[in-house]
Amino acid sequence: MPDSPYADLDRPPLSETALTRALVRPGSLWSSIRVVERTGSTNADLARTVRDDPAEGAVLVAEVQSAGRGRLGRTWSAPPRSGLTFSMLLRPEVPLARQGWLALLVGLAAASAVRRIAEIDVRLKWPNDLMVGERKLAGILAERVDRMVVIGMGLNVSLRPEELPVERATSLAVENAVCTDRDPLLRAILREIESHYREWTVAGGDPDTSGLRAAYLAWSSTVGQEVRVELPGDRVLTGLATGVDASGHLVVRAQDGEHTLSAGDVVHVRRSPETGPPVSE
Ligand SMILES: Nc1ncnc2c1ncn2[C@@H]1O[C@H](COP(=O)(O)OP(=O)(O)OP(=O)(O)O)[C@@H](O)[C@H]1O
Ligand SMILES: O=C(O)CCCC[C@@H]1SC[C@@H]2NC(=O)N[C@@H]21
Repeated sequence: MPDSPYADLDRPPLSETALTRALVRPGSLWSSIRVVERTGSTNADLARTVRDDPAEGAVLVAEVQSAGRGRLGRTWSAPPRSGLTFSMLLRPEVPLARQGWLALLVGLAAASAVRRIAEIDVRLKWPNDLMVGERKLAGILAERVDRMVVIGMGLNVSLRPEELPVERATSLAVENAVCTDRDPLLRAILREIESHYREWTVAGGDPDTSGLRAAYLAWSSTVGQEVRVELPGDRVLTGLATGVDASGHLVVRAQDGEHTLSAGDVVHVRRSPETGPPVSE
């Protein structure tokens, strides 16, 4: 379908100056916000800075990416200015064993910001997806570089149905959200991340004393469900997802006992049986 001549009116550019004024303050987590028109991957760009001048709280936003990265070597793609594609550089001073919660925390923050600003009821599919029903609205990619973590998020905002890159995707526009303005969405997401991040790091990364685990589970569409997990080497595990452990790993009770799965090991998680109705909560 040809681009609408009004497409740009739907998709105003993000203002680096306005975002910086709103979010970068003495004492705030966010130390800089850069908006670039085009790049390969914001995660790759921030990862490169770690070797020279790592600044915790640096945020890089791209209006379009030509080589957006997803989990396990997958790609992330969206038309220019149709979504939020950004990465953050963080250095959580919590034990390594608890750092798996960082990506979950970012998902939780984004879910609650999306519900507040766009009034869309999203759920969190472990490990890294914001879902509307069975469709993916946003994905999160956490990559460790030395002692820092680059966390990237792709959120589908104004994509029209014919622009969705995969069948299982959706966007705020497709879901008839009350707001598809990227500026208030990004501000709300970054503010929520900052507040959850402070609580979590002050608690030394403990998901319970920080309240993170309870909050995350309230948004989870995975825990409490029968799941079918695809593992590397065409292995499949089916069982009941019973929780998320102190490391952020998914706990699945299968016939042969309990398994704990890390995000890096899991190829896909699906509700099982995939076509069945949701289990009531
Ligand atoms: N704009 C986009 N919106 C949603 N998905 C996208 C987008 N661009 C690329 N993709 C990719 O499409 C795929 C979605 O397919 P699918 O739902 O089968 O994966 P998945 O099981 O959700 O995997 P994961 O749990 O890692 O996200 C993902 O690999 C995702 O990275
Ligand atoms: O669902 C996934 O597999 C994760 C997708 C993460 C995409 C975002 S877009 C901004 C940042 N830069 C990237 O190259 N990837 C992440």
